Amino acid sequence: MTPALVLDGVYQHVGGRMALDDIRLSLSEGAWLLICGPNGAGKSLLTRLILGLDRPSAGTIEVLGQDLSRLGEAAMVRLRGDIGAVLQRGSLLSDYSVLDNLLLPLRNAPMSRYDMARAARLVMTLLGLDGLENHMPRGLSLGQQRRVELARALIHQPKLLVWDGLSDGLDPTVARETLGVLRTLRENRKLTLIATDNVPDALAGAADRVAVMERGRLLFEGTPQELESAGATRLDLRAALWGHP
Ligand SMILES: Nc1ncnc2c1ncn2[C@@H]1O[C@H](COP(=O)(O)OP(=O)(O)OP(=O)(O)O)[C@@H](O)[C@H]1O
Repeated sequence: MTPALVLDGVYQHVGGRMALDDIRLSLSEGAWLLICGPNGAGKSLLTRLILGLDRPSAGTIEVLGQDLSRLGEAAMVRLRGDIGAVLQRGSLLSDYSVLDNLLLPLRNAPMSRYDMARAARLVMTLLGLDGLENHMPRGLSLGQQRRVELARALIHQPKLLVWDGLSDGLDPTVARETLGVLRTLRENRKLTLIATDNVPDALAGAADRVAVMERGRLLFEGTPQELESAGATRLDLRAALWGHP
C-alpha cells in the first residue's frame, strides 16, 4: 500500500536558524497522526510543507505517493484536489456567506450548481451547521467558524485532511463530537488525518500515531500507548507536552 505521507530528512531554515531539523516520519493510508508540541515547536511549518505551501530547505516529502519536489504546477493542483486543509483559525472570507465560503474549493470543479449545493448540504449536516448557509462568518461562534473551516476542507471529499490546531476554537465536547464525525469518514472513505495540537489529550485516543516535536526536532513518534509508557520515563517528553518533567 502507498503510504499517505513520507518525510525523509526534512530541514527548514527560517530567519537564519534551523526551524525544522531532520524530520523523518511515515504514515499509512487511512491512518491518523497527531503531531503535538509546545508553541513554536514547528508544527505549522511542517503542515505547510506537507501541503506544498512552502518548500523545505532539504529533504524529501511524499504526499499520497507523490514526491512534492518533482511536481509541476498542474500536478500540484491535481494533488491538492485530494487534500483538505484546516489551517490556523480565521481563514474564512469575511465578505462571503457560510455557503460561499464552503463552495470555494469547488469553484473550478466541473460540477453543476445543483451538485455543489448538494455537496455543501452534506458537509453542513455532517458538521451540525444546518440553517447557517446565509450567515456571515462574524455572526458565528468561534466553534461554528471552526466547523465551517472543517466543512470547507471536506466538501471535495479529500483523501487526506491536514488540520493545524485541532482544539483551537473548539470546546472539548465539540472537539470530541467532531472527531466522531471524522471517524465515520475514515470508515467509509479511508480518510487519512494529520492533525496538530499542543497536547495529545483531544486526539490521543483516536490517533494511530503520535509525534512529539520541540524546537524543530522530532522527540518521539509511536502509538498513543507507546507515548504513554515513554512519558513515564522520558522527562524531555513530559517537559515538551506539559511544561514540567
Ligand atoms: N515566517 C516566519 N518568519 C520567521 N520565523 C518564523 C516564521 N514562521 C515560523 N517561524 C518560527 O518558526 C518556529 C516554528 O513556528 P511554528 O509556527 O511552526 O510553531 P508551532 O509549533 O506551529 O507553534 P503554535 O503551536 O504556536 O502554532 C517558531 O520559532 C516561529 O517563531
